Amino acid sequence: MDVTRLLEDLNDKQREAVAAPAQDMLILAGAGSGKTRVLVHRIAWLMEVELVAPYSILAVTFTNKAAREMRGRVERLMGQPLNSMWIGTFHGLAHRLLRSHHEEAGLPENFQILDSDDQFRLIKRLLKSMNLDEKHWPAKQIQWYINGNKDEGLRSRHIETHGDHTQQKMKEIYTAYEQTCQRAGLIDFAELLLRAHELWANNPQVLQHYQKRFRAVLVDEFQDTNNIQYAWLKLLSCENNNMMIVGDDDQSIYGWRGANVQNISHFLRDYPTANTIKLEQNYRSTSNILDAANAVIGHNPGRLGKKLWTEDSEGEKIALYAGFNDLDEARFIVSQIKTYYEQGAALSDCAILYRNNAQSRVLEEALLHEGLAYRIYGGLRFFERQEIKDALGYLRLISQPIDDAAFERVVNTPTRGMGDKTLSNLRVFARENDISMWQASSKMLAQNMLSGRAATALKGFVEMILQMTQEVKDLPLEKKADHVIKHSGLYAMYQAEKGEKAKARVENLEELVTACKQYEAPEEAQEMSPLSAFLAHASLEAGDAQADANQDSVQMMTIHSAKGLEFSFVTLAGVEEGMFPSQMSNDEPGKIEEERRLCYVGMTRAMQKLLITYAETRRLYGQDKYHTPSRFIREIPGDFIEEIRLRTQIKQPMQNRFSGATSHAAFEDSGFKLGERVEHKKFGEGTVLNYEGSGEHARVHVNFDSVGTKILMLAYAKLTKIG
Ligand SMILES: Nc1ncnc2c1ncn2[C@@H]1O[C@H](COP(=O)(O)OP(=O)(O)OP(=O)(O)O)[C@@H](O)[C@H]1O
Ligand SMILES: [Mg+2]
Repeated sequence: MDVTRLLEDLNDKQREAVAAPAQDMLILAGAGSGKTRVLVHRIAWLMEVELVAPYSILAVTFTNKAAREMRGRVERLMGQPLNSMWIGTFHGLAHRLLRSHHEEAGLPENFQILDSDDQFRLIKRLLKSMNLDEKHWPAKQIQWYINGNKDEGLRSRHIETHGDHTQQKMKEIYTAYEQTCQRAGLIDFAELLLRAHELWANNPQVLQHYQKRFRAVLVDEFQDTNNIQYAWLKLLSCENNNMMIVGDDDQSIYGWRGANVQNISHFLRDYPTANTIKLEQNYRSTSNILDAANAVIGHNPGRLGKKLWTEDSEGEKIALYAGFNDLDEARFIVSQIKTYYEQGAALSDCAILYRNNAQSRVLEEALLHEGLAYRIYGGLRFFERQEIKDALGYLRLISQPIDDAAFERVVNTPTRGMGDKTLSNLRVFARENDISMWQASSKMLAQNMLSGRAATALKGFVEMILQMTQEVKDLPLEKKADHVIKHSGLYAMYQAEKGEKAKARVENLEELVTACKQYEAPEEAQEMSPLSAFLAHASLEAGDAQADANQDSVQMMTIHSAKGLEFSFVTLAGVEEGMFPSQMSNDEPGKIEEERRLCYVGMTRAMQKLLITYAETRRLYGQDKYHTPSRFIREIPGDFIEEIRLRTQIKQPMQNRFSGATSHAAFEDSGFKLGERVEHKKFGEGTVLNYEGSGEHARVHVNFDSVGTKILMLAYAKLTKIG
């Protein structure tokens, strides 16, 4: 047996972890020390040396992207596909479990997942039906309250209100929410985890099956698990299996979503014989970058404490740039990326990281101006678009008529003359009788409880759904989608609408049919009907699918989503007080520390070059804001930093937004102004951002609502003004 390849390119400590005998282990180590690499090699080692079947391995990580990468790396090491190995996110794995054991979990077979937006809408409607004023009971806050409790494993019945009126009311809303979801066969993201925990906690025979099955349980990014996730893992462990927990307390950045870094200490308490292995050599960054990041994180109190060193050279100093404003900042960042690119780097070696998604727009414009391709992770996603959600709503209703969220979404889309009053009557009736809106419709119709017009409209809808259900029963998935889109009136509705946006919507609906056609259910979804599998896929993996994933492009994302990744050249943009650390972090204890860890995560993504920028003024949400440089910049010792000051040279043309500070004659001849709304035959409506060239070579940059920014030849683009 040749296992050397599994131990190659590992240092002594890493090898110790990879080749350890069966035992519980904690790998606690700083950024870039090879934790994820160790985890991947350990999986391969277990299969090859300990002869653990792929079927008996469970590996958990934080994002779908990371899970896919991990599977790919293990499969490459082993030289074969390993379908029966369970690798996924907590949510993905919980979903898989609940599908297999829906009965024990108290769920209907075709239960559907509510994404955060669906959840928010459902709460809003619920508040309305309970006659609660949103001014006093904001839906966002209720959503946080419900999810926060679920993350702690608390159902409404567990909550003590101690006679407090507000608490009592919140609890009531939570109870009503639970009932609504249960009635409609819906589960939100937090519920996935809670249910999966309850499934095991309340069904010993199911738990035992998985305890026996999984001999090895491995968890990456453990510092960001929340209490319910840890409790779930703990249920699984027994004499038959071992845990390998991998994490870095300094990279815990999801406290705001209930993650509990204390879980690392809890693990040591709960597994007293666990072997702790610390990795101290960083293989990712130059020593300037690493030392600077260490200096920043050194300002946090109460750390578990880790050393981190590198053999790498000092490298370049960290570049610091003070932008005159956000436009200047963006232009500087892009000029640096361009230079790096011209020196031979790939665009995908460059990442721009920011604290808020809202920062991306100005950066995008600057990239477009230079004609550099980019890709944003976590932008508006295909499955989250209005028309797609409409179509999915019909499919969900066919799959499971009691799905109230789907019912509400489509009952009056396209309009069928159903008034608010009728809907609100339906809601109340459903709630009072503890039935779904679908069932309420039949009952109210049967008992003639609705007035003439409303009754006709509702009857038409119910009959249509019943008929569609019959008609698509034996059709393949893509035909089902096509049928539903056409027969529901959605297609006709968007076709009849004027404007490019509507056209893009029609195209998206067609794209949905294509997506159904191309969809291959993963191995774990084989037991489900293709329709259920597809609907779950649309809710769980909405974020990751993007068409041009392979094009070389600058990588843009929030620092949160950069977790675990690395790039040669990283820019941290908008490093100002009030932005990063964020304004809100001043109010709550422990928040500044979490922001500092986020800064550490951001800095340690960089391998070769790190650029930190801030803007003296920034326009956000339509207002100019003045900011001072972030405290995190001051926490980097001066030796590691080189300040760049050349903004006087570029200040001038940047002064006016969309102003046309230089001569725009050729452009204005064309009749368009910067910032103007236009329409394009294929791409729909958008805003003119920039232009270049003149005469027949003139090109225009338009940010389209549906497809994002495109550069078009003005002569061929056939743009029309709107508005
Ligand atoms: N022994 C080694 N020799 C050479 N390169 C290594 C070694 N160990 C890890 N690396 C490389 O160092 C980089 C960082 O490794 P990895 O991503 O596994 O670190 P990590 O500890 O998981 O980081 P993070 O905390 O950011 O998730 C990767 O490019 C990896 O391939
Ligand atoms: Mg990692």
